[in-house]
Amino acid sequence: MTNNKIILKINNIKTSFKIEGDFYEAVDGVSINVYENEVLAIVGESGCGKSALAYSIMGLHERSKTMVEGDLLFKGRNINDLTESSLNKIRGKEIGMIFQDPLAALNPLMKAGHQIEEVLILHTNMTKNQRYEKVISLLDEVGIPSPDTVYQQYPHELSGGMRQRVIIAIAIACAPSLLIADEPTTALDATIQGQIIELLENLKLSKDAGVLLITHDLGVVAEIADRVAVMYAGELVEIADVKTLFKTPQHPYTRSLLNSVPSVSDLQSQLHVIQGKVPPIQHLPRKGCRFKERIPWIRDEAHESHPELHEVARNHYVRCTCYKDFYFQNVTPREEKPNVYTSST
Ligand SMILES: Nc1ncnc2c1ncn2[C@@H]1O[C@H](COP(=O)(O)OP(=O)(O)OP(=O)(O)O)[C@@H](O)[C@H]1O
Repeated sequence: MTNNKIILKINNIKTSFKIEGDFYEAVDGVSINVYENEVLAIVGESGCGKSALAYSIMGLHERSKTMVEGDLLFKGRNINDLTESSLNKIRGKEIGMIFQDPLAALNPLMKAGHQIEEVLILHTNMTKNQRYEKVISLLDEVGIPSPDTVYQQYPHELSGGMRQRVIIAIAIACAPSLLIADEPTTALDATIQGQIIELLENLKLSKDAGVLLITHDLGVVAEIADRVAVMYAGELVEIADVKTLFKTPQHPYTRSLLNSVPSVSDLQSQLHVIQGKVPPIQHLPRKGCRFKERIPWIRDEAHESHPELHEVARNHYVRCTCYKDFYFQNVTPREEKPNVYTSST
């Protein structure tokens, strides 16, 4: 992946929300690249900062109550210091967005076809006829069986899956280089989820775009992600390619997440539950390991020093000082000096 072109370089992003007069970081120094032709998944429990990060990239936080520090280098240009109007020229054109709730993301008073056409009006010089043809071909591309009919329908006349396809058509209308999908299947029922995942997978292959997929669904990750970044309490705690992460997770949090996924072959055994929950941002431990409260066996030093992300195997980064002590007794620990993670990775 590192030979591919970087589409988005997320560099030390800190997103803080104002609560009762003070700012608290929900995203705390996240650095990672999204490459072209890859799906990078960001996973983690509810409240760990995934959406706060996605919204920071898209510039969608309410500016008066949110501070986003750090660089967001989109094709080399920092989009974190752009004005709203400059961002509007990029959003929808070069960066496509897919949200969790397609009904909330669509205008209830506008026909589906017109909502897709709006993006073309905003970002292209197409004629009316060209736009119509393009909308029909987009509806076709996202697997809508009768595009002419759906063009004329309002969101409430469409099923959840159809609405999400319309959202995807809007997101890909201008062939963006970056697609950000924030929980794109969460609001859909299981069969439709599968179809939407398949659609996202095929889009990636045909467009050479980088995809940033925010999800807590590890099944979706296993299916379509190339790399996975695990987030906990505002920080990235593990990054690896998808096979490595599922086969040899190192951070205790990643292991817990993976253990809490039900397996069909193991229906009799009790599901693993991660004890406790992600603390609210006002109460996040800012000293030592942030996961320490939720693991009984942690070393004393983890309470003091803040663990850095370091490379435990090629392109596999972990933010933990004591991951070697537990679980994987049969894995040979690496004794080389660890490489500290930088966003150029
Ligand atoms: N606008 C806001 N004002 C104050 N706190 C916020 C705001 N948005 C999010 N937070 C807090 O920031 C933290 C991270 O929230 P975020 O929505 O990014 O989590 P998430 O990982 O995306 O969770 P989920 O999967 O439930 O969407 C949470 O503690 C949340 O309560």
